[in-house]
Amino acid sequence: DTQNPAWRALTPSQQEQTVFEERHLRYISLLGKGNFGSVELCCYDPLGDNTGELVAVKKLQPSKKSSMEDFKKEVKTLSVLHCEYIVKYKGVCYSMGRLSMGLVTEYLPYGSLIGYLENNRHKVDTRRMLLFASQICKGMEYLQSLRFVHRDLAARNILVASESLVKIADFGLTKIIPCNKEYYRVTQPGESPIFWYAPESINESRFSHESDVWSFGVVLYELFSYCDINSNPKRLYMQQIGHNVQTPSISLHLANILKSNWRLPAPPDCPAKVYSLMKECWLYDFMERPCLLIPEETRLKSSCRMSE
Ligand SMILES: N#CCCn1cc(-c2nc(Nc3ccc(C4CCNCC4)cc3)nc3c2CCN3)cn1
Repeated sequence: DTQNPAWRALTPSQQEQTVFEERHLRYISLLGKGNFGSVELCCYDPLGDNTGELVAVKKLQPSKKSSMEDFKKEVKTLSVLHCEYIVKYKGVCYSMGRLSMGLVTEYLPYGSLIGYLENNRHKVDTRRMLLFASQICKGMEYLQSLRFVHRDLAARNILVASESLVKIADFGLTKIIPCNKEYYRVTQPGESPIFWYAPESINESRFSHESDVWSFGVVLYELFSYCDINSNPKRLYMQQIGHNVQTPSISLHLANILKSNWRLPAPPDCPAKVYSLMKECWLYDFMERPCLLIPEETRLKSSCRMSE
């Protein structure tokens, strides 16, 4: 796979997928549904004696235009990531012959950050939010060291493993930055989460570590607003743009208000230092935004040199 140096770094045996037999995967409940397909809670019980393990199985919606190719890239991406702040890959499962494929990962019992913050506001103080924010940063730092751009960093894609651990999930839009460039240009924007996008991503479909930093700023905002529906980024941007604006020109209006330096407001009771960090992440010029890694630290720099 020329695109993915991290994948090429694996030996052939490491590149093999762990296959979960469909017949031993017992459906328990639906965990989430999105434009990608669905995520189910299953028990993988090959011995048939209920000693199996709980797993999350993400299934592509067969009808969905997001092709099997994209799904296979997502599986490959997740299978080379080993970080405690990124949801753990377990393997794949096939059904309908080999027609449809599922991505098997660890099950995180507390669900997405959105639901968790809504239902546990009393348990999450500033200190806990900063712990979660630092864990997301460490996950993003690891991703960046492998030259990955997540492109869909948002509270809905952060999962809660325990009351003191969150993990980055959903690598459906993740791309690897080519060795000789510092950004990824997307051709087919598809259904884009534009309210989490940096201006250069909206205007030029340019995605980079700096545009992930912008999205991290929006995640900080969601965290410190307890993912409250009244502070939802899409809702506040649409209030500013005007609710009557129709789809094709929303991104144009959004780009304009960002150009005129309008930004999401400080969440209620948000510490001043945290809001100023959000504003730094939302600097219009991507070169001025805070960075997670200094370029030398990218682990794959050397492998890039090798392949040039
Ligand atoms: N990311 C992303 C978007 C797609 N998505 C991913 C998951 C997912 N959920 C869980 N766990 C999970 C989910 C919900 C609950 C409850 C919450 C209260 N209400 C009832 C349900 C509990 C635990 N574990 C996972 C995953 C993927 C890997 N492991 C769900 N949606």
